[in-house]
Amino acid sequence: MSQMKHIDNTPSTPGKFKIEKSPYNRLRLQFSLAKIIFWSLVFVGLIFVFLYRSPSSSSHVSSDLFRRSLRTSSYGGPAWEKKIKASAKPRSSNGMCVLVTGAAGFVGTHVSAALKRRGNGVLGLDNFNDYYDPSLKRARQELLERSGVYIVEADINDATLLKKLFEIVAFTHVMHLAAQAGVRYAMENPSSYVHSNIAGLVSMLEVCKSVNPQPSIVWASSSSVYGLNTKVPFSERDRTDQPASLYAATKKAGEEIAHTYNHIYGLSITGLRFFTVYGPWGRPDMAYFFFTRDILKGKSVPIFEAANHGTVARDFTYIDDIVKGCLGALDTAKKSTGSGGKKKGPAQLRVFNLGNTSPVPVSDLVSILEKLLKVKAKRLIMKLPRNGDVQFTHANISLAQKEFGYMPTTDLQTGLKKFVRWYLSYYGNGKKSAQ
Ligand SMILES: O=C(O)[C@H]1O[C@H](OP(=O)(O)OP(=O)(O)OC[C@H]2O[C@@H](n3ccc(=O)[nH]c3=O)[C@H](O)[C@@H]2O)[C@H](O)[C@@H](O)[C@H]1O
Repeated sequence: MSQMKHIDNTPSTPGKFKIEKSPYNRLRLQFSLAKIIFWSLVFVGLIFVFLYRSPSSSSHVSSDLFRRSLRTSSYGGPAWEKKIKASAKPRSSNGMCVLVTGAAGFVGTHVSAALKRRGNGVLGLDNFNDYYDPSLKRARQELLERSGVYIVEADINDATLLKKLFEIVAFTHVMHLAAQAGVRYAMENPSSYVHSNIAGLVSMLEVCKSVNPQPSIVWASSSSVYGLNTKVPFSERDRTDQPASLYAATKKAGEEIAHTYNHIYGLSITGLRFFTVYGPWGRPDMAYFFFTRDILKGKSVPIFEAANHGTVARDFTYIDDIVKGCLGALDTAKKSTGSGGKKKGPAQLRVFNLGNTSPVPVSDLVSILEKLLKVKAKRLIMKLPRNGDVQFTHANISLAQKEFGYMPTTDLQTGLKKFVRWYLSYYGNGKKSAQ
């Protein structure tokens, strides 16, 4: 009988209920309705939660990111702000106050230390990525900390954090050195170049254009923008529309982006085309660095050669000369002319080669290292791979010389001697070795 009742209560047509007017059935109907309302509310609630956290709601995302970033142990809070202010305070009241991005990088460390030494306020910014051994970046950070430079650990794409830094300190200058470096790695990880060299640059310029007062910007472009140019020495007026690698293409794009921000917002921007910078505390992904490691380990050293035994050469430039060039560019940078995102008048837009004006074949670089290390290299002559490398670079530096007296003074032999001395003291005589 009860079974029969059950069958009777099921709807004969889907979507239709046989409604009987007993109090028990009314109670059951009310109970079902309450359940439907309850679950509908839960469902709507879940949709709200999802929408609130969805990336399409950008303002929520950025404020959420900011809250999250400030919650990390490395930044946020009054003690953190105090460290920033102390690091960024110039020794004299009219001194420069510089935000150095990529401060734990090779050039960034040297430039930050030099600025601090002469009394400028300096704050570093670095994301400490693992493109190469991050412990070397940490060691550079310790070095800077000892000289009073604090490095905020964050990515240049974190616009909320950048804005916060400008709220805490009115930087007069930005030395923008954070970038994805390396010519050959661009084939392995192309998106990292777009992330740092294009999106990161735009993120930084967006903040710089909207703060008041706007800072003057000096940033690292690259000799690689000359690409397949064959006219030597490379002059700033030469064509730069034939990049040979994605790295070069992103640096060239950076120069065009700089033009746009200068044109629309009145930002004062100076691009520096660095030519194969080397020296103590250098980058382990660069040839002079890993050649040293491999010669010491007895591993073979691949030396690239162009077609028909053509020489591959670089205008290797010592770090101290590059630092002088960076400081010269900062010292001669004029003020930006805009405010609050609006241009008030034309602003300075410059680009300079910072090279050594004396290209050296890669095989000669190996010979110098052999002598300094007192170890014979196992040379492996290889065809220049088609992975972005160009056959030679050679800087014409007359523009930088005229504008701020740039004059490199260190030849490759002298510079490598200093590098090898540092390498051996840092890694020990082959006991600890570079990765
Ligand atoms: O001026 C720049 O704008 C760039 O300089 C640097 O690039 P490059 O000049 O290519 O330096 P680097 O890799 O040290 O190769 C040096 C030489 O060794 C040759 N080379 C290289 C590797 C190898 O296995 N064998 C070899 O012969 C190679 O063919 C080359 O001739 C920076 O890395 C880059 O980030 C950017 O800043």
